[in-house]
Amino acid sequence: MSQLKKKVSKILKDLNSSGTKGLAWLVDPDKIINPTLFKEKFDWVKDSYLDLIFVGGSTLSRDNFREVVLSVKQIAGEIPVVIFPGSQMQLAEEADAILFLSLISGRNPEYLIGQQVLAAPIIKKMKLEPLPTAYMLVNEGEITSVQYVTQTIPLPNSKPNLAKATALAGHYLGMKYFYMDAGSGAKSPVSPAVIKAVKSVTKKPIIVGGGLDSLEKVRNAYESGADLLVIGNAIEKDPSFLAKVLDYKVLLNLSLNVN
Ligand SMILES: CC(C)=CCC/C(C)=C/CC/C(C)=C/CC/C(C)=C/COP(=O)(O)OP(=O)(O)O
Ligand SMILES: O=P(O)(O)OC[C@@H](O)CO
Ligand SMILES: [Mg+2]
Repeated sequence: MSQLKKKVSKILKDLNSSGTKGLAWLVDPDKIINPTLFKEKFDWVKDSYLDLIFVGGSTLSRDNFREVVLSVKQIAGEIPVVIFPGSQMQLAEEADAILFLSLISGRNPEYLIGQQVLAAPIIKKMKLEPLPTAYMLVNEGEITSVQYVTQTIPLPNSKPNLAKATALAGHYLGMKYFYMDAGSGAKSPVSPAVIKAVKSVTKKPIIVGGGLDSLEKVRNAYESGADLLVIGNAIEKDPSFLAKVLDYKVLLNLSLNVN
């Protein structure tokens, strides 16, 4: 990592303590068919107010993970590149950090601790910054890729108390980041009630993603207490959405008087 680059833990801590709203763009390696075109299209990103770039997916059918991380690094400038792994196969030493996820909304030991044991020694060798993250799927009524791949039942949006108890358990286990995910491409994002319930049990940074495809949904998630939002699918569908959300985030931060 270059000296100019802030550690990702510091970026998340600063967002959380200052009340500044952050944005992460999720790049799905399965969707990068032409890396040259991708780099041309997103060359402007390095000069933007994007906070982080996540790379990962619930499946990896193209064996191009490292190649995509390298392409992303070329457009990232000083923006840190963070692995958002669907499995222990998604590792690359050129990334800056990794969300060290444990899927605490589920009861599948493979995603609670199995993948982590396999990945930990490699992460150490690669000198990636590990970010201990309580990962909670929150959705009802639709089956998303993550839900299917992990064979777990998500927390329901309609029962914030279940999300609250789950997050409290993560908090007592010492997890440092809380990521509520409705699942990629979800029709309904994580509800404000669930975000608020989780926020009531931890002061740690809160990450929210899944189905954020309009500025209204983005605003609701920020207003409910999310520190960092993650957007993937909506940018795949309409690349100009990234610039729109960034403009919105900058204005919001100005109005919150936190920058
Ligand atoms: C710590 C390490 C190495 C692994 C952790 C492994 C765990 C617990 C993973 C959590 C479960 C999981 C499969 C997460 C994947 C998250 C992700 C990047 C989802 C993006 O979803 P897409 O795969 O893009 O969905 P689409 O079908 O919409 O493309
Ligand atoms: O692709 P979208 O729906 O934006 O979701 C992003 C991420 O939170 C999914 O794991
Ligand atoms: Mg995807």
